[in-house]
Amino acid sequence: MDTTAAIELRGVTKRFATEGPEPYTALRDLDLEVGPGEFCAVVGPTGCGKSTTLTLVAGLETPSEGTVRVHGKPVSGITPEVGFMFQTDAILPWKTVLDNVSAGPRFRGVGKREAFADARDWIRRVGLSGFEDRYPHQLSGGMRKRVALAQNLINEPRVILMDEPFSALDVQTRSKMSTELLALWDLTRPAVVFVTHDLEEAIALADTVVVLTAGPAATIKARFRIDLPRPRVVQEIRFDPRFVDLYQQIWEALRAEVDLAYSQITATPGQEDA
Ligand SMILES: Nc1ncnc2c1ncn2[C@@H]1O[C@H](COP(=O)(O)OP(=O)(O)OP(=O)(O)O)[C@@H](O)[C@H]1O
Repeated sequence: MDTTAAIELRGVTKRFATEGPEPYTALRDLDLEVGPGEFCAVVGPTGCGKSTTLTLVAGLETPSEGTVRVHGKPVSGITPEVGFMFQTDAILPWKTVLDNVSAGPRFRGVGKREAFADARDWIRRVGLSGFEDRYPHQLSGGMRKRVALAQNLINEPRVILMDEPFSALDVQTRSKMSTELLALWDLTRPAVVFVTHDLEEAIALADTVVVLTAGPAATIKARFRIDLPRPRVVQEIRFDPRFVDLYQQIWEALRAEVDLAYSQITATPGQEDA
């Protein structure tokens, strides 16, 4: 059995240049390991470095110190084995659903007929059969998210990075999409890193919830194993007594960081020592 971590960050520090003389240290000495097929949710106060962590795994940024590996290989630039889903849709407005979903295989040189057949399969799996010829502006927000999911999953990535992918959706559509995401994830079981502000969403989806400390120089505060049974229905799992128990434990760890981040944002200059 392959025991290599799907994602591994070791001693990662990320500094950004600023307009002043000192760089800004967003992350410091961060260690994170996500196993093959593991669904890991990352929570933390606003601005702590959740998205930065994803951009390092994606190869969009490089660490200032430390190493980032995907399946044992150091990350250097964007690789096709890593899929992304961010807050804003990455689907192309001038292409139909079928063209959007088949874009990945077409780009990799798969013939049109085969790519379209594969795309139709994924369009069916995400519940959009009959919408193949629609353009993105003719779809609802939830339907566009389904297109984005199919567009990712058709490439069978071994790692998917998600940065609040459903945050623009209304509450009902959001939890419905989350349940659908879990069913789709189960088909190919990629390793997932899912960044969210919403602790309920994190617990409902994940195998592991990682709590980051408040920035600057954020790092991992705690890691929790979510031992809720699968398959899960996101709309209902929050009523499970074990869910409530986990929520209380994790919130305990998160609350101190949220309070700290909030006090930093609201601190009046000059009153720090008062
Ligand atoms: N390219 C950059 N240049 C300079 N500073 C940056 C850059 N990217 C991020 N930062 C800073 O690093 C810190 C972490 O940002 P990041 O977006 O990773 O936080 P986050 O936890 O995802 O935030 P949120 O919860 O608000 O989405 C912030 O203070 C941000 O201003």
